[in-house]
Amino acid sequence: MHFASDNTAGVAPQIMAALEAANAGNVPSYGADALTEAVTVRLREIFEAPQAAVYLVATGTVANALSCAMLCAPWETVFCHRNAHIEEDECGAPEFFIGGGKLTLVDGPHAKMDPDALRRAIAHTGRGGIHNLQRGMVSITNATEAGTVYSVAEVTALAAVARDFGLPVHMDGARFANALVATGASPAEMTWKAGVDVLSFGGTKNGCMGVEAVILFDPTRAREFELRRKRAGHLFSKHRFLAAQMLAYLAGGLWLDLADHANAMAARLSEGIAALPGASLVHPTEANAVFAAVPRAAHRRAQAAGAAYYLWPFDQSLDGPGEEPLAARLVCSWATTEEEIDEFLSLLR
Ligand SMILES: Cc1ncc(COP(=O)(O)O)c(C=O)c1O
Ligand SMILES: C[C@@H](O)[C@H](N)C(=O)O
Repeated sequence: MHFASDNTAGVAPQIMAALEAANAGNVPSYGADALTEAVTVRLREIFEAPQAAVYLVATGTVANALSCAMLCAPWETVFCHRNAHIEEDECGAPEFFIGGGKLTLVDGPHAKMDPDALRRAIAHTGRGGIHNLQRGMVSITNATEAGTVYSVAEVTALAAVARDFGLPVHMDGARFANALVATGASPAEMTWKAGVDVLSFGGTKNGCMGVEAVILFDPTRAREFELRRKRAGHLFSKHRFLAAQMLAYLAGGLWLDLADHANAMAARLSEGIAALPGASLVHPTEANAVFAAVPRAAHRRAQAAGAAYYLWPFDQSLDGPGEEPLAARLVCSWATTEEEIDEFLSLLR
């Protein structure tokens, strides 16, 4: 029973097979290979964005950090939710790659920015002229760090606020596929048609070994991104192995099928937990993660049986005083099975 993170899941067999198939002979390095070109063609088709520039990197953090570095000057700030991954879990990488920029935290329920709160935060920034940090960009996570999902209308509303101030919009889409299948939107509707300028398109959490695509819907600054990626040490020499993963991931809608399965497992788990006496959902389950408060005795049974997951926030402990229910984050992946879910639920009951 593995619910600690979708990062703990293995590689989907189709992706592993693609890596093996790509491991033949010598091919041009550093992205000059045919597979890499094919990825760009395929992502342009999927996103209905024939001019988009596409760059592969190996981690979601660097996809986010380089995107922020390109859209935000060192004297500017990134507006994001206070629980955004770029704020809480990237060790200052965005600020580092920006060259000293800051993040301005915006509130909203269930890790989703509230448009009015965003507007207030942007309006408040930079009023003191030369003495103040300047307005830089907006970053939205979809699916969010709370397992919730922004609808197309919600993304559009946030992007409209950004546009009112002339700010570009980035989407942390480490779990973009999960958000897409949850909403039924098209890739284009969820991104550039809603006002998103740059997308970190995730593959790693959803079955790939390690690949993310940064998609610049306006290719004007593509060369700058190429230089930033190289200078950050993230231009893979054997780039074909990033491309092979991404191409297999996109083939025949595999990316959507893997996300749909993970979301379905989370829905099964969430419904089971919500029916437990003394248990309750902390956030709505809209993608592949369940955030729920569970009685401590149930946690003890599950953990004694070897279930792997984190209490949430991470720094809680079952050893502390009191007997009130404790919250946990339970993440499902492409590899989660119904049997795993049902075994876990039987332990909680
Ligand atoms: C929402 C979100 N964005 C970005 C990342 C960063 O990805 P990585 O751990 O590959 O750097 C993660 C990690 O799981 C994440 O949950
Ligand atoms: C760091 C941790 O949050 C990781 N990004 C995960 O979702 O598991």
